[in-house]
Amino acid sequence: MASQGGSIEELRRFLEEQGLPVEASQAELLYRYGRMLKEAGESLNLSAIREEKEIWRKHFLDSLLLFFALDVPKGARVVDIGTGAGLPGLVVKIYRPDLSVTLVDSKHKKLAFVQRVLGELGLQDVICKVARAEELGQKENWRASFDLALVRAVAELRVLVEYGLPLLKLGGKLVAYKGPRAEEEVEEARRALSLVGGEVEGIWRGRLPGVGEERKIVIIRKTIPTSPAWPRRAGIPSKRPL
Ligand SMILES: C[S@@+](CC[C@H](N)C(=O)[O-])C[C@H]1O[C@@H](n2cnc3c(N)ncnc32)[C@H](O)[C@@H]1O
Repeated sequence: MASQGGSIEELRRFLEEQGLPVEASQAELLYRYGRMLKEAGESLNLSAIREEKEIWRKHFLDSLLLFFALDVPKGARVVDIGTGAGLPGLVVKIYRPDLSVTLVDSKHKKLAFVQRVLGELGLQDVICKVARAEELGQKENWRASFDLALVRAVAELRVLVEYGLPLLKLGGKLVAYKGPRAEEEVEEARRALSLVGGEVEGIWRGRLPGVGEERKIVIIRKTIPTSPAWPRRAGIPSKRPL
């Protein structure tokens, strides 16, 4: 299945060179997902990155930086908040099929695309939920039910603390994909962390090969059970950050 943009084998080699070896079947799933992202990007404006190899580097590799930043336990329950077109959660699921992955986004259109990808790739055990993180965070059956909450390009860290920590089990981790301002965002999030109940466990730093762009991943551990006060009503956390 060669194309102008590359081949499955090339994608597999690319990931292997970055220290992320995958089976041929996983490379094929990622390859097909990349093609769908490229096609949908053109018609649905899902992402500004339109070249296939750019998608591999800036979306797939970027999503998989998680595995350099953290040891993810087998079978962990993972929620991707504001997944958009499935990033990083769907890439993470293809790379680590043992994980139980839930993709959340407030926009129906985005998750309709993700559902179509799941159908075409035959991935049946991924849960998609159209909702705002704030609504789910107040629901009994969603609160305190995940080991990891992933967030990429959704909001500033102090807002993400209020979105993510309520959904985590005690000891669970919020993993925020960030850029150069990560340290400042951590400082700005101090109040939110003390109110909602989390501690910064570390900041992983690296660069995307080829493009050299700096990437940082902030890892926050939930340290106390979340008070019923959090999260506040939908829209409030971003309008009036803690
Ligand atoms: C810029 S996109 C990023 C999508 C994806 N995470 C990525 O890295 O490409 C932000 C997404 O977050 C979603 N979003 C923003 N706030 C949200 C909230 N409070 N609850 C659920 N989804 C939210 C938006 O609908 C949008 O699809």
